[in-house]
Amino acid sequence: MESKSAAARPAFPAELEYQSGFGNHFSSEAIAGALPRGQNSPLVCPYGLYAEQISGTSFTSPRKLNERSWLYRVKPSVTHEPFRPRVPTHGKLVSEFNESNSTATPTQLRWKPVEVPESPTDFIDGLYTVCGAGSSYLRHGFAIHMYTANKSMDDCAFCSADGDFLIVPQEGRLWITTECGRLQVSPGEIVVLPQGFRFVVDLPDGPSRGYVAEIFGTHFQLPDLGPIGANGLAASRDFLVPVAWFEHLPRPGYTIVQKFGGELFTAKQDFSPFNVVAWHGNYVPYKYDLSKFCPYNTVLVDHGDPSINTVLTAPTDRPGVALLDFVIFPPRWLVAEHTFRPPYYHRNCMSEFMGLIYGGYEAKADGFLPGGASLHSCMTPHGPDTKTFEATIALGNEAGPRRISNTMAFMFESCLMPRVCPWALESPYMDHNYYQCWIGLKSHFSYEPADEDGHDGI
Ligand SMILES: O=C(O)Cc1cc(O)ccc1O
Ligand SMILES: [Fe+2]
Repeated sequence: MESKSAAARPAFPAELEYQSGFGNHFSSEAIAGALPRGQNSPLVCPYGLYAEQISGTSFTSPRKLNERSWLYRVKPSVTHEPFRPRVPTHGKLVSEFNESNSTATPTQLRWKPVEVPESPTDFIDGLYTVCGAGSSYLRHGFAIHMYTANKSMDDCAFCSADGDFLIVPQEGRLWITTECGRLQVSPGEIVVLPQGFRFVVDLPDGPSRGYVAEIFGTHFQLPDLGPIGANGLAASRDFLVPVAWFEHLPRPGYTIVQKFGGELFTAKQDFSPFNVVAWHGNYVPYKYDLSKFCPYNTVLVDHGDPSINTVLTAPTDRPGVALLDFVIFPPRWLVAEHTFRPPYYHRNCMSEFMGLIYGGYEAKADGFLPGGASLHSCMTPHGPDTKTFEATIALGNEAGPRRISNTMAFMFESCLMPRVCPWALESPYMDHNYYQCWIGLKSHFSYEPADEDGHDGI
């Protein structure tokens, strides 16, 4: 809690306190007794606070899917001047993908890491959409954004009315203030900021880069574990949720920047939106440390499908078909016998966007770099590059158990076909020679045909 009249946000402490769990009904109060007992909307709330609900699902969603929280705040979030289109307009955020703003392409795409700009750029200005599908208006779809930034957000808070932000920082820590409290997120961790929550991103390390998956119309869940059993992959208790924290400061000229249908709107208010003294509910921001993931894998032969490494899944109405899966490729042992251990060559009815947080990726000897990205869309063939294939075959059956270390790649995988934004296609960071990484794959076919034309039989 902070009650001095300084205008700047107080620095984060070295270690923040969190609550743990996934999908719990949490509660937290920064002042003892601030949370109303026995009811959500008392006539007069403790300490004269206002009660405000934030609904992440329709009121009538089935109980097991229903997400909402109650916030008890100094002033309600409605206390602001009208929303106006942001000036200057942002221009590089898309939330409805169509012929006018994006391109469909089956080509394998890869981008080199984008450099962090020198000019002052905060998280909002540094955010740009790479690709996506569907529509935030129709509440079905996703957008994949990336960001490069070098300065903390000043006197403004951001919020997306379009969807949940799953942020994957790749370089630079993010200190995030939300209405539920504060989170410190380092590369190697992820954070989810659900639709509608206001937040500020501070950059304690300066230069910062990362990836964002925004999902429209649904929320992330933990995947079912099926025959794996009751434990494994991402454990509920490793998800961390903030504790209530508020500031009660005069903030003349404070701006709320709201992403709404892909466009940015601003509204002025004279107080901090981080004025929630107590809250309870199951609609909350949370973070997760990817090094806590408990990977499962083949222990005898063959290469398991990457779904075995699903951290979070955003479902569609069709069982087993994800609007967006967040899958990781963490350090682990490879032990399969007489098996081609890297990812297999394949074509997928789902579309795969990949990023690399640190180290190398097992399917690509070169060219796929930390902070870079690739997109293999629906039914686009892809797989290990020539160097990886040749090195794997050269190693032969005697490879023995091998630990792949210093690696953290991830995939956003969707059943929808992404369209790619023009600035991503025209980017100087686009790797136009990507296809070359497979061109050298030679035929190793060693069959002796029956006739000279290479035909067998009739
Ligand atoms: O394409 C990729 O590199 C991702 C991926 C990894 C894997 O181990 C199996 C299938 C797959 O799509
Ligand atoms: Fe793949």
